[in-house]
Amino acid sequence: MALVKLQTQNFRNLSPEAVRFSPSFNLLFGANGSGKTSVLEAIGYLGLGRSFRVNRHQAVARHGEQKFTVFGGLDQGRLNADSDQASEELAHRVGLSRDISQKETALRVDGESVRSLSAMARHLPVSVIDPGVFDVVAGAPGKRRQFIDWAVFHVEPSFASAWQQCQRVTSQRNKMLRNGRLDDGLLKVWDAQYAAVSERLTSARHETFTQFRTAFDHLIRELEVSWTEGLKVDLYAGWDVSQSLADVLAGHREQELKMGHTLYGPNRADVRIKFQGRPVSETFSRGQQKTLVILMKIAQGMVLAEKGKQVTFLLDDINAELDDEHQAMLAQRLQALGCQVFITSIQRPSVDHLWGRGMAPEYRMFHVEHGNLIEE
Ligand SMILES: Nc1ncnc2c1ncn2[C@@H]1O[C@H](COP(=O)(O)OP(=O)(O)OP(=O)(O)O)[C@@H](O)[C@H]1O
Repeated sequence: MALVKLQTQNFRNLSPEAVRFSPSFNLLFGANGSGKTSVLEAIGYLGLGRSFRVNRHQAVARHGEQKFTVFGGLDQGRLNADSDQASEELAHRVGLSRDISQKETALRVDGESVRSLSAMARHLPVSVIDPGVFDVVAGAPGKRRQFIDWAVFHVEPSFASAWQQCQRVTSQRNKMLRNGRLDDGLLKVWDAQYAAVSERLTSARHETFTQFRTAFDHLIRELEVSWTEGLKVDLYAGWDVSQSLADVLAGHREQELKMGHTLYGPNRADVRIKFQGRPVSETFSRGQQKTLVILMKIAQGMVLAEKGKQVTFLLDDINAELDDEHQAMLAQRLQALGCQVFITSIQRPSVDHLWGRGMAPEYRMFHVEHGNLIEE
């Protein structure tokens, strides 16, 4: 799917006018504070159900307003369409609105209310590349779990419910461990449930991760980026998988009771990214770290593409940290992937410079001014 139409109401400084986008590349440029990131943020809402830059919904509602709305029109996208041109016919309509005084976000797909975010989010896999990407290499393990789980969610339909079940069982188990005095029989019952759902979740993660790593290795071999030689990316399941999780839990009962929470399992998983045995955050430059994460995200895009799913990349401020050569390399890889891409920059970007003279893919260019998108 590709997002070919966007309309917002009371979303930051954005104008309520509907905008048509290309299912291929969309280049947005404009001065600081013009609203470029807000456009990406609104699109991100449709794929993630939240802002990728702030934790509170209040921040995005226009100052003085109680409620904001984001509406998106999706078409089949480039992977499944014969033509690059957006047709007037939309394949799906997705919408989200939030009254900031309420706890619930209202979600709609094709005119019907839906309760679960995954029912909406699975239509639009969005991958954000903004200053937060450094978290994937330098942040806490949770950031890397989010990274891999995003792909698993889009590849394996049963993952979302297994993940939710695992969170519920873990929290029950943590309550019991915190309690100290416990009924050993009852803990064994919870452990059996926890081990079963954890193994299920971990095997889905492992399967997607294996596909991801194959795509990633292929990508870096093809690009011949010298500084990636010696790079190793591995998935740590959250326990030593040479043993079953049930055995690991039984063997560490005392330790878990002492700590008062679960120490082994999928909530401890991590994607370990090492360069010659050391964390890349200690070795790679900022530009190399950012390029690395973008390549990892492109590799995820390749995995989804194999399942017939097209990713919408939101690349905020392409100039930050990336030199001309890396910008061009990434723009060309994104083109080869056949995905939809939104790129923002302060200056009007040069398409010749990104793709080479006469080599630019189909694109639309917008000048963003005071929350309005003016197509050039
Ligand atoms: N809740 C809000 N209501 C109204 N306006 C807002 C709200 N939140 C932010 N703004 C304003 O909306 C504008 C949008 O900012 P945005 O971050 O999208 O700009 P940008 O074009 O990405 O800028 P930069 O190049 O500096 O990153 C800013 O001028 C900001 O002050």
